[in-house]
Amino acid sequence: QENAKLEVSLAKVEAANKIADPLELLSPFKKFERNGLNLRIECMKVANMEKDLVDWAFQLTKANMQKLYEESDWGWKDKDKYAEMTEDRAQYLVAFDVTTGKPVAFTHFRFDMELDDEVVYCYEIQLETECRRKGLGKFLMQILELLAFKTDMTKVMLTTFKNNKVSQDFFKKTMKYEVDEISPDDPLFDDAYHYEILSKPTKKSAKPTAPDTTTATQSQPVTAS
Ligand SMILES: CC(=O)SCCNC(=O)CCNC(=O)[C@H](O)C(C)(C)COP(=O)(O)OP(=O)(O)OC[C@H]1O[C@@H](n2cnc3c(N)ncnc32)[C@H](O)[C@@H]1OP(=O)(O)O
Repeated sequence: QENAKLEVSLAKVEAANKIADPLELLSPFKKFERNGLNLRIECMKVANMEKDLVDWAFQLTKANMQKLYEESDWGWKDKDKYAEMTEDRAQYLVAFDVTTGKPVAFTHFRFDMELDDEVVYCYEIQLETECRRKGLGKFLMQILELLAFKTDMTKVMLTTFKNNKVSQDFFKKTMKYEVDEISPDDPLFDDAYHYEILSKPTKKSAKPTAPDTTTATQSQPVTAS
């Protein structure tokens, strides 16, 4: 029985990875026009990304995250992070400024197995400073949640540092993510682990709000599910 369930889960991940452009499932989410931003959102597998674009994503991640990595026991290594960001299964949602054509934000995600569960794993969400606090991070995470729903994944997962206050507030308070059951924990030492694994289950019972161009472009964030 367990094997049969695993086969089903693996088949779902494989099917999701075969979708050429997952954002085609959510066409109205290809633009973000709010709070002074006029952006086009594209979904790309890393193999189809120009090297300049991958390098931009890496440099933005480095600028935003290196200090936090160095404060943890993971440390920061350019080579390791670049390798992670360019692994075969890596897919990206990238937001481009419509006027300048420049990328301003991205999320690196994958359809993958996490233990026995089929999940959307959000490896990174990174915004240029000038695009923050305008609802864009929330919008990109809502796209991931809708993709998880559309492809029948069980949840969206991510790893974040406990001392990244911005991401703690963003994911836990705003996006309502909770500490996942597989997050490492030591009851004797609060700070034994410098990171935690958060997740949000896909609501199978509730259909996500029908995306339409009106809700996707107004100043109110779109409800994901
Ligand atoms: C899995 C990972 O990638 S973990 C690492 C996450 N990434 C980073 O830390 C990189 C640097 N930070 C960023 O790129 C961005 O700040 C993000 C992705 C964390 C948030 O994206 P934003 O577009 O700025 O968030 P958004 O505008 O959607 O904010 C929604 C709400 O989240 C909360 N929030 C967002 N940023 C902050 C902040 N700096 N401080 C406190 N609360 C915040 C607020 O409640 C906010 O609503 P409000 O602006 O109406 O008060």
